[in-house]
Amino acid sequence: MAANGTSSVLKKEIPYKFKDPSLLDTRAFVGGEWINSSTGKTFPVLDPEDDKVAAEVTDMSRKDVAAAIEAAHEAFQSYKKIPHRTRRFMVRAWADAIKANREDLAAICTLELGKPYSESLGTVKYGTDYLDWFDGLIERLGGETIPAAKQDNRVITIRQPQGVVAAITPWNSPIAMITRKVGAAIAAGNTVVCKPAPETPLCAIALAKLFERAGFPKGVLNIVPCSAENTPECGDEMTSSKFVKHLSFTGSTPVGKLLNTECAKSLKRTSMELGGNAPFIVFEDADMKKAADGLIASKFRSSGQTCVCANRILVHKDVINDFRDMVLKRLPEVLVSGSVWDKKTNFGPLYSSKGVEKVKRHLEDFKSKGATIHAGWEGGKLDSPNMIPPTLLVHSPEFADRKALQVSTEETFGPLASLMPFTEEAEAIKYANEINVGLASYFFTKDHSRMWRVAEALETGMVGVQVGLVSAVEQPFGGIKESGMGREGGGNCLEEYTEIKSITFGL
Ligand SMILES: NC(=O)c1ccc[n+]([C@@H]2O[C@H](COP(=O)([O-])OP(=O)(O)OC[C@H]3O[C@@H](n4cnc5c(N)ncnc54)[C@H](O)[C@@H]3O)[C@@H](O)[C@H]2O)c1
Ligand SMILES: O=C[C@H](O)CS(=O)(=O)O
Repeated sequence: MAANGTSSVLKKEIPYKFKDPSLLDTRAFVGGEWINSSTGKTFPVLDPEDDKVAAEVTDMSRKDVAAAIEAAHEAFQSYKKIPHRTRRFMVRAWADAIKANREDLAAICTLELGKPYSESLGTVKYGTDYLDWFDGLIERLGGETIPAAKQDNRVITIRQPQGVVAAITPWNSPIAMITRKVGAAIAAGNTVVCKPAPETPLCAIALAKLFERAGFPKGVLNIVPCSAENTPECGDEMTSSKFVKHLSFTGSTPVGKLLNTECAKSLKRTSMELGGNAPFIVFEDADMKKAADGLIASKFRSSGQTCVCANRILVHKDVINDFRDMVLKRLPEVLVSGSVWDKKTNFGPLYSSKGVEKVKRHLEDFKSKGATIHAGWEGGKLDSPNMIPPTLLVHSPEFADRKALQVSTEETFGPLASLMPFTEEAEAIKYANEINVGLASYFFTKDHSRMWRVAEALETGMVGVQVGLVSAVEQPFGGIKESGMGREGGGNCLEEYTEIKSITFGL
């Protein structure tokens, strides 16, 4: 490691000086040891700002993943016996270590995800909020006493950890998605093997470095980065291993379905946080500024790359032009583009050219069906590889063929908002619900009866009424329909990673 705040791991210059360059590592963490893949292979991690190679990370094979699962299984035998309070102090120590290194972690997130540095600091905070939340829950993870029907029986329940949890995480939130699921599983007394997304393994590795300093026994957390090519094999090892008792996955619906099917063969528990396609409805009585700010927060956060981003945007036809004008006014007031390392920047590039291709396809689809561009990208050459500006399109107040649009069945996952008109409340709800996914939804109205009516009618796991952000550690996060099963965060989130055991005493 160089002493000047740079790291020998980095393959390119970045305008950030690490306080602790050892957090940037490219090795796997297995059984408490830092190791390279048994094949010696590596895979590149790109900087989305210029598509240059930022680091070469060890590419774990199926055999390596099997060894990590065994290490986690062995560690579980003693970790499960550690008292709740001791576990709690270790989770606390991990959270404190992350907080103490928040700037370096944010820099790693910016490097591999292209998220502006100021936003990455926010994501580190959001990630540690989960650990703070679990810290408060661990010691309450008890059972109950149950009045028995038989006079001489007494019945209680206890909650026990499940064993090895396999965690598979996506690129779009490389810190919080790890603390949210790995943190919950470990807080509940399980051991974990985590496979981060190939695009963003460096955050996971840095989190493991800090985990190591928190005093957990060896093997409680294992990180197995692997390339996209190796991913199906490594995933198969996780779903077929007899030691893995629970697979916790965040990612796309097709991959979630595949993993769930494989887990069903040995009846493993699964937690599935999958894709969404959030409806965002602006009623005719809405406060235009509040609704415009809600849209900008929901649609353009992380450059449109979150599973809860607004995607199908419906605006009452009588106010569609007013709403468009308010969004056009607020966009430059709220979003600042520029170098992702500039502290003023809060809007950055997409994670890769794959994301750009999808946004372009949706843009062309909107245009071909009559939408007009009012701000942003027209589909031509971009100034830098993955930097699509915030883009706003509007359909005419007469537009009626919503179902033909690609956005009606597929997440855009990028900074592209197209406003579609509607006339009746029932029509908006019908369109919002006629889809196979149901993660988040949003609407804006000042009418209190409508707030209850529409919130109850929308078929999603989370609803934002007069707000564009619904993610917070204290509330259950998750979807219905093909957006998944299970909830992360909220008051009962640790229970997902435990088994209930009933114990009957005869007197
Ligand atoms: N509901 C949520 O909480 C949530 C959060 C973030 C992202 N997402 C969804 O994730 C998607 C974006 O992420 P993505 O494109 O990386 O999704 P993805 O499903 O392709 O990848 C997610 C993870 O699964 C791994 N993976 C892919 N194929 C696999 C296989 N055959 N076996 C095992 N692992 C496999 C990837 O390497 C990655 O680690 C979006 O659809 C988004 O909505 C959902
Ligand atoms: O992409 C999905 C993330 O879970 C969204 S959030 O950052 O938790 O809101």
